Amino acid sequence: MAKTLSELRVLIDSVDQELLTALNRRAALANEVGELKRHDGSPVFRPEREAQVIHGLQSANQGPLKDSSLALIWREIMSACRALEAPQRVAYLGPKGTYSEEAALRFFGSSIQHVPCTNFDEVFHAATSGAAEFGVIPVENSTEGVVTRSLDLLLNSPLHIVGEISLLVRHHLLRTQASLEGIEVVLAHPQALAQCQHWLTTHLPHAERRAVSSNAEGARLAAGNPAWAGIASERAGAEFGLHIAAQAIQDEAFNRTRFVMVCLPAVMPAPEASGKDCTSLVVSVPNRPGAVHDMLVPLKQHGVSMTRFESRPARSGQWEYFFYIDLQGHPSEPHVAAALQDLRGICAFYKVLGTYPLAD
Ligand SMILES: C=C(O[C@@H]1C=C(C(=O)O)C=C[C@H]1O)C(=O)O
Repeated sequence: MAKTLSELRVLIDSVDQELLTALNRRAALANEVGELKRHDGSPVFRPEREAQVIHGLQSANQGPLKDSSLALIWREIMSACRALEAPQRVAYLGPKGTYSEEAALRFFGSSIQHVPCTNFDEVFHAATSGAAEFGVIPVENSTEGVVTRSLDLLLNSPLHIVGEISLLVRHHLLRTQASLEGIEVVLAHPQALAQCQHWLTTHLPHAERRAVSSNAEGARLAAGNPAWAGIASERAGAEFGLHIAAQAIQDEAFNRTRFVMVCLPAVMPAPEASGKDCTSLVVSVPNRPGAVHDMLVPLKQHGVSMTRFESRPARSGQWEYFFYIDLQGHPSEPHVAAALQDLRGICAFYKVLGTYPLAD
């Protein structure tokens, strides 16, 4: 005979007690790991180990919980366990409610110390000076392409990339009332204005588009003026008590932004191989015919696949470029190491930006 609601709730309560005991056993073990790490000075955060934990559970998962739910649940469990060792201080483009903050929470879990910054330069500065241990910066968007300032900052920074995450970015038009009437100014980060330009031209052709330091900052300002609207996330709207005047106004439905996590190598060395890794480099070659082709030959020869290739002006005035390359694999794999060695030999400039587990 089927169980009654109260019988089912009694069973759920007893499973929760088992979970509580198991979670606290796990937390106590993580605490012991923390003791060991403090002793030998090794880093608290090991993203490759966390990736392995999640992949291991997903391959053992028989349902009904979805693999994506497991990843979210264990991200939080590991974040809370890590916070017992030492909570990570994470810098990102603030204020509260930005997509950068969401990327930080998705990557590190919510047991972190927030270090909100006013621009990307400040994020780099915070992570370099020690005000934060990690920085989170957007590097590319599926509608607008590269975030140029982030790439330029990575070039000369002592920080290296230790992780990545990709977020589905849905922009909403937020204001003090739920209608489009009487909007004179739309405030947002230039990237968001660009990602919504078709919608803005169609629906608010006469509104001024005003660039501000972040989308959440635009939402904050819109809360103080009924003729202003911001373009930001639902979370930013909730943060500043705004209504959604128009939902999902980004021109591409599947608008995604990829964020990377950066830190000083002294805070955390390059993650070890997780089995699904990415290595990011920036290189330049002499400005002569065939140079770019030659640069790609070692990758082909050693069977390394390239997942990203971007160029940025070298600012020499000579039409020279830096190339930002993402490769699949980890330098501890012999074919990747061989390709990198050959590549290094033919490049005028060569810098590994980081090697890290691929986002799911
Ligand atoms: C417990 C550890 O430290 C951190 C927490 C982890 C966890 O809770 O599973 C995993 C890796 C580290 O980021 C560890 O290194 O094993």
